[in-house]
Amino acid sequence: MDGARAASRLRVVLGHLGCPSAGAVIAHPTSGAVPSASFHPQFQYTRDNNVLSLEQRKFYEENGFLVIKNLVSDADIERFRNEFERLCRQEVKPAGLMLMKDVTIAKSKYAPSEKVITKAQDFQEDEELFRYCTLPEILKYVECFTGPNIMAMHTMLINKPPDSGKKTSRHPLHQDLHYFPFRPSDSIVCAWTAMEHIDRNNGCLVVLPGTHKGTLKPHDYPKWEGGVNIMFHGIQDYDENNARVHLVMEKGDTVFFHPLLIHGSGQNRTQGFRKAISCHFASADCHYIDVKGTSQENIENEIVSLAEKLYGVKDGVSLKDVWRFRGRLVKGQRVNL
Ligand SMILES: CCCCCCCCCCCCCCCCC(=O)SCCNC(=O)CCNC(=O)[C@H](O)C(C)(C)COP(=O)(O)OP(=O)(O)OC[C@H]1O[C@@H](n2cnc3c(N)ncnc32)[C@H](O)[C@@H]1OP(=O)(O)O
Ligand SMILES: Nc1ncnc2c1ncn2[C@@H]1O[C@H](COP(=O)(O)OP(=O)(O)OP(=O)(O)O)[C@@H](O)[C@H]1O
Ligand SMILES: O=C(O)CCC(=O)C(=O)O
Ligand SMILES: [Fe+2]
Ligand SMILES: [Mg+2]
Repeated sequence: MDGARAASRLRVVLGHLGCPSAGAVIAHPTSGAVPSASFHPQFQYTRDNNVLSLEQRKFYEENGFLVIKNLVSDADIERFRNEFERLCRQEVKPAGLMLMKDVTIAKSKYAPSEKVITKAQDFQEDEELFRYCTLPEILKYVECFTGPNIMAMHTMLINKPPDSGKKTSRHPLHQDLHYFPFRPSDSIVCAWTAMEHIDRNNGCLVVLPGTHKGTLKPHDYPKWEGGVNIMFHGIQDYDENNARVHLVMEKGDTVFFHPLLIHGSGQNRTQGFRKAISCHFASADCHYIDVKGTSQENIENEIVSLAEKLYGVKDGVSLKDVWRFRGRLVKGQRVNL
């Protein structure tokens, strides 16, 4: 192929990819149309800024997740751990906070403590824990996926308990987007930070690389003999042949992942409570969608009836209202969400 034909061929390919820099190729036909070092095929899942290396960007584009080692300091993690213990002992009761127990002990009457609570959810009104969602080192990376207007939409401190033998400490394989009535999905990212060494023994995250390129799958409760925790929906039919990667992480390591990435976590075979802190961020430019008539309708119904039960909210409340109420701006402008 001569230079002119090669350039024309590349234009066609780039045109198909919707790449705006295709024009640059036309402008420099004599350059032989060889992509320069700074030229990248259009990236879909990451934004142009100088935070991620080209290698890191390519990794996220291909795999749907990216681990940044040693991102959160030991001192901060110590503070999150202390505050979590205070919340479990109910020394403080921030508005909206939900404390979850494992299904195997949900109906028992243990005094709340960090050995009973498996998850503290919605800590947006707890100043000490919410610091996690405002850490500059976290937001610096989040911005690579969401752009500059950033909302913290969902917060959790997960305290995976030693498994009772019923395997209820597992989290079934799922896509977080199932829970979210906002789009586009490419402007949403989860940050998940290990608060200690986490591996297959204490139930690390398991991810199916590349599945962020697929669509949202229907979710429902898995049919597990030993029971399943409330709202732990899973994907019924995923590709059994897809590679599974166990993310072994050290204290402070943080994984950023796409809301369509299929992931879960295994059982905790140790006697310790495995801790991680996480936040789902979204671009404030995202918009809400109506999930009625979609596969997300089942979780909407569950969440809305819980909201009615817990907060006495009535008729006409939708999933969107629940999320609008819980979301917090952490950077830039609150545009839509
Ligand atoms: C405004 C409401 C908003 C709700 C938002 C929930 C949003 C979830 C979005 C998550 C998106 C993030 C990404 C994916 C993450 C996937 C998840 O992890 S979702 C799972 C987490 N879900 C929750 O934490 C749901 C919220 N939890 C709670 O509200 C409470 O933990 C609770 C379930 C209401 C229990 O609160 P408690 O004060 O202990 O209430 P009780 O009166 O003791 O129990 C009420 C009732 O619920 C049963 N139960 C309690 N725990 C469990 C459990 N782990 N599994 C199954 N069932 C449980 C308990 O037995 C009681 O049942 P009864 O029949 O009414 O007696
Ligand atoms: N038979 C299964 N059916 C559906 N999901 C499963 C099954 N086994 C494991 N999973 C899910 O796959 C993910 C990873 O599980 P993984 O196999 O790592 O953990 P595990 O089975 O608890 O322990 P192990 O390390 O011994 O395999 C979890 O989300 C878990 O819930
Ligand atoms: O087990 C964990 O820490 C992660 C669970 C998870 O994926 C979730 O809560 O959405
Ligand atoms: Fe998840
Ligand atoms: Mg297994």
